[in-house]
Amino acid sequence: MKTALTIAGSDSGGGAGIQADLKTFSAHGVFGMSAITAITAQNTVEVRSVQNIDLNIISDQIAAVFDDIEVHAVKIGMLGTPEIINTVTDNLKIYEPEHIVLDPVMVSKGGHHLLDSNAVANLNETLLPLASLVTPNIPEAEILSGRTINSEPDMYEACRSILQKGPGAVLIKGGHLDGDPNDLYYDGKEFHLFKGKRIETKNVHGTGCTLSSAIAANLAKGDNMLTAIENAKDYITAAIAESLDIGHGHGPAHHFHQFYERVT
Ligand SMILES: Nc1ncnc2c1ncn2[C@@H]1O[C@H](COP(=O)(O)OP(=O)(O)O)[C@@H](O)[C@H]1O
Ligand SMILES: Cc1ncc(COP(=O)(O)O)c(N)n1
Repeated sequence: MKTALTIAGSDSGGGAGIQADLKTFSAHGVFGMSAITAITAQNTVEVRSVQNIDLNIISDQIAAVFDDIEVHAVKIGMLGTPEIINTVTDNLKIYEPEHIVLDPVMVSKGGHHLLDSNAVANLNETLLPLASLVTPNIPEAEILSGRTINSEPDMYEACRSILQKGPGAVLIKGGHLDGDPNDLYYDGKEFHLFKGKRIETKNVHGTGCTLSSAIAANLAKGDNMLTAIENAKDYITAAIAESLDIGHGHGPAHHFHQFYERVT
């Protein structure tokens, strides 16, 4: 069986973070593992409080997994501080996993800052160069690239600028722009626009976590990068189309266990 490790924060409400990642791995027939970087007291409405995890425990979780189990892909989500970013970077340099999908989580849907503002430099300088793929949404891409993105053409220049920081490829997600949510991919050679159709719903909690985990799961299963993204885009579109009216705020995506054939 193929395996994937998520290095991310816990969302008590179950819609985003580690919980979304493990549900996504499971729905893809991939064995999910976790290294928890922070515990958030969160629901569909708000983030109430955050406890970052001790650096030694973060390091130990990653080492415990890699020292024992073959890891076919890694997904990275919430890393709250520069010190956590550096700890995760140091470990990834030791274990050198083949596929690293980095979702540079910065702000929750409700507007709570999940990344210290002084941590962006660390993200850019240490972790981005290790990523096979980085998947910012529009506000995150603006911060990483230092450019304003108001339209699809702006996404092309932001892709170029983020790629210069050293990741293998970048996928800027278009969900935060008006119109259909098209995601733009660039790997230094080619651009590829993954087209979407906007689904009218407020239930989009955890969609970025889900997309990046689905890409990691598909890479673990042997898809090449473009196929992994294409299949993940189909997965997130279905998960949003059938998203759940759970809670009073932004409800979660729906993870279909029947989506893929059983994998043994
Ligand atoms: N209303 C929507 N209908 C269909 N797809 C969407 C919708 N909102 C977001 N998406 C897609 O979901 C994924 C996550 O997008 P986005 O909301 O931009 O990121 P994040 O969750 O990180 O803020 C992307 O593939 C995006 O195109
Ligand atoms: C622990 C944690 N990690 C990530 C997100 C971002 O969620 P989204 O995918 O909705 O941008 C979140 N709200 N909480």
